[in-house]
Amino acid sequence: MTGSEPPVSPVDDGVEEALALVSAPRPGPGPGPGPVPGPAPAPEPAPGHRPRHRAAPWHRARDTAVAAGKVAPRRSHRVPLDRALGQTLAAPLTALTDLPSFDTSAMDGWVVAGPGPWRIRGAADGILAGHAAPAALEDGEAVRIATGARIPAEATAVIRSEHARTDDARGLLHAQRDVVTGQDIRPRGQECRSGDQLLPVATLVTPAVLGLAAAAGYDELSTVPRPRVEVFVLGDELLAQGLPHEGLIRDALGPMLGPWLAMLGADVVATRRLTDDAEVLLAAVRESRADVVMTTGGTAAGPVDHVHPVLRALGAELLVDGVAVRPGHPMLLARLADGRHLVGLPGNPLAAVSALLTLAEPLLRELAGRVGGAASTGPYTAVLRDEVHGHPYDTRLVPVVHQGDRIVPLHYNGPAMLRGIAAADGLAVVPPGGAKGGQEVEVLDLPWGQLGAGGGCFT
Ligand SMILES: Nc1nc2c(c(=O)[nH]1)N[C@H]1C(S)=C(S)[C@@H](COP(=O)(O)OP(=O)(O)OC[C@H]3O[C@@H](n4cnc5c(N)ncnc54)[C@H](O)[C@@H]3O)O[C@H]1N2
Ligand code: MOO
Repeated sequence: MTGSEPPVSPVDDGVEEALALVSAPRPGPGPGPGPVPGPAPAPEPAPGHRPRHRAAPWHRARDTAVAAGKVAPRRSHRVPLDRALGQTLAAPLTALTDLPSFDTSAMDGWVVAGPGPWRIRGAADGILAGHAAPAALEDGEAVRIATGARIPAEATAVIRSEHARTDDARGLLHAQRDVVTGQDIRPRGQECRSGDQLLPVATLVTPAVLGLAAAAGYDELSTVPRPRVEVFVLGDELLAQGLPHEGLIRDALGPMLGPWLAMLGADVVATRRLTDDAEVLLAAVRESRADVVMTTGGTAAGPVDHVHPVLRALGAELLVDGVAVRPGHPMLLARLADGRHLVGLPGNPLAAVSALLTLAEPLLRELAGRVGGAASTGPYTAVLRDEVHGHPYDTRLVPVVHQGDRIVPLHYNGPAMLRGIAAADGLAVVPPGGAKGGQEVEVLDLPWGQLGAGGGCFT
């Protein structure tokens, strides 16, 4: 974006602004963005180009990625609570204690035994939280008590300070409301008994889970670590900084993929730009210690598209070799001989996003063990505000923004464009043949819903 362009934001009224900004096709040479519904024309196979007979339907490709993650060896480790955030539970969280672990006062006030009025016993502070068991009460006695303090034996109720009156001359306590047996006493085990299952395996460790684990007696958790991903950005035409010049363009994927992968639950060990050289790529993949190697570019059939030859040289098994989806159809997923995985993203930036969400997201979710837990979310359906034309045979993934109870398809959704997705909060899954306005379609959420609120990413 140049300094003269206003930012495109989907928040508040920014949706309309975003749509207005992107609705007018820009005149000029080359394939303009066109109106949103424009179906991507099926690319003409170049002479000598290997036809992608094996292109998998989009849903099947995702299922294959899930299956690949399921059969991969599952790692687990024990980590202190302060290192467990964003990982998933490798075992159910079982209470190590009763909660509360003793009968507790729920209020500041007086603990009493039997019917009132009561004789006031003890010091002015009474029973405080964090102290050993207090002496038992006798029938007709009252003692001052703090919230969280232990209830003495034989007590029958707690009276809040604001509901009690003291007669200091006689040393008596009077209740100003009816007193019900057991009131404002949290009995031991009210929340759970030792041994109760608090959370199932595969639950995402959130800040709330850390709090619960601590309350239930844990110092460490048994978790599935975040899968390690190493990204290799291929392309001699890529610049790391400055303005495009002399046929060189900025690398849009390097800066994008690391943070996006982190939001998908990965531990990104490195993002490295590699020259377009098969030997360099071969060595880099071989030497990587990551669970998932991700490449960008080089998936098609050009003279420097080295991903397929390198996979062959490594004896890798191609699990997905092309997907019937636009953009992104040359995406691939391979299992390396040692069981690690490689996800090949096409170089066109929106095609890379399509592959990230089609293949990498389900694979990483499985590798992270985040399956079946409460926080596991998949695609859901939403109603399109406008018609989106479809590809005749392939699924389309189209950037959308939620507006009320509708999703609005955004323009600038061509394979080489990031302008639509940067203003989006989801990707609509448009079936072959397209979808009409008012039609329900699947939606893949983009993981930055919470970013503006300062959260969202467990790194
Ligand atoms: N003969 C054929 N050619 C192409 C086909 C095809 O089926 N037959 N498919 C086209 C489609 S669709 C896509 S998508 C691309 C995929 O190409 P590659 O994965 O081999 O990627 P590259 O050729 O390296 O790059 C494509 C395009 O993207 C730009 N690029 C690459 N990396 C980046 C980056 N990090 N940041 C920004 N832009 C990047 C690159 O300069 C090219 O313009 O293949 C089509 N060709
Ligand atoms: O249609 Mo490609 O897959 O440009 O993205």
